[in-house]
Amino acid sequence: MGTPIGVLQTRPLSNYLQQQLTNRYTLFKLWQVPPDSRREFLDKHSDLIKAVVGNGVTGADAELIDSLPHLEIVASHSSGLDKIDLDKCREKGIRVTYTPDALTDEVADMAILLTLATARRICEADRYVRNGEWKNADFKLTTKLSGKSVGIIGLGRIGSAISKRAEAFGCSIGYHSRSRKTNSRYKYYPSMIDLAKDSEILIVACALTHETRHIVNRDVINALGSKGIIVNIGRGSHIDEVELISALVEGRLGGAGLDVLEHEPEVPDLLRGLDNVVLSPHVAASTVETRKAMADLVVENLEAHFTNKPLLTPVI
Ligand SMILES: O=CC(=O)O
Repeated sequence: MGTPIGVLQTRPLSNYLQQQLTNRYTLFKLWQVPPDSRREFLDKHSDLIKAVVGNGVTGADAELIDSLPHLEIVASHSSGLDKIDLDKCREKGIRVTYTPDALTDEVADMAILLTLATARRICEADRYVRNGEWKNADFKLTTKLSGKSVGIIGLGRIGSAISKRAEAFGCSIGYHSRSRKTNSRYKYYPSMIDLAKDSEILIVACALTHETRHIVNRDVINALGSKGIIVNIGRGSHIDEVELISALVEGRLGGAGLDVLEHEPEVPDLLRGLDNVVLSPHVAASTVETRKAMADLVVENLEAHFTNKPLLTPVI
């Protein structure tokens, strides 16, 4: 038997994935190591560790990559790659894989769910019933999704899946992305402000990069207007959260449905207190079915790499 292959998992993911990795490799669980002992731990095991498995919250930064001289592959349990230092991986010839298609449907479903929940104030309505307020008065009127104009930021896999669902609600679709999609019949907006002006609902579905950080800023929020709704199933840093909260508090924005926050899991107190906001804890892809499919893809990519076969979903 050759030298065992060490896989470093950076955070808890599904039990299923952990089991699959344990069955095949020597698994090191970084999250179980206290932060002040990590350097020592990595030094001790770095000869074995050839792979890192993380996700969209804890990936592989330059420091981690540099501390693993035998690292060959980062197999991310995520579609977002913003927590992996891709330049560093390129520079060092480290392969990178991700799990794009496995979660597209769930995340698109969640975008629609948050849009409906925010428009129809369903969480507030639920609290209203539970608090016994129904007996005193009817719940206030809300606003419909059907037929509204939806602006999608990023028309990749997830953005396109959202657009199909929104079309089924009779919505008109516009989008903003780095460039026009030649195969799309939706209206392309090179300017975010113009997209926001023409939309009643704005959904963030692009990757987080230097260019897309705070792509939803004060001007965009103001262009969307006081009846507008913003939904974010991307990354918290796509939106300038301070500006978002002040717009919600001041009534310059109608509502927000947020699966991700800029400093998650920190939740600003002001946001917590707003009824026109629906919050979920970064769970757009968190279903049993999708997590299994994502885990399988992570394992298949590792297996392919360590048996010299083509990677299934390579980034690098
Ligand atoms: O946030 C989730 C992902 O990037 O897959």
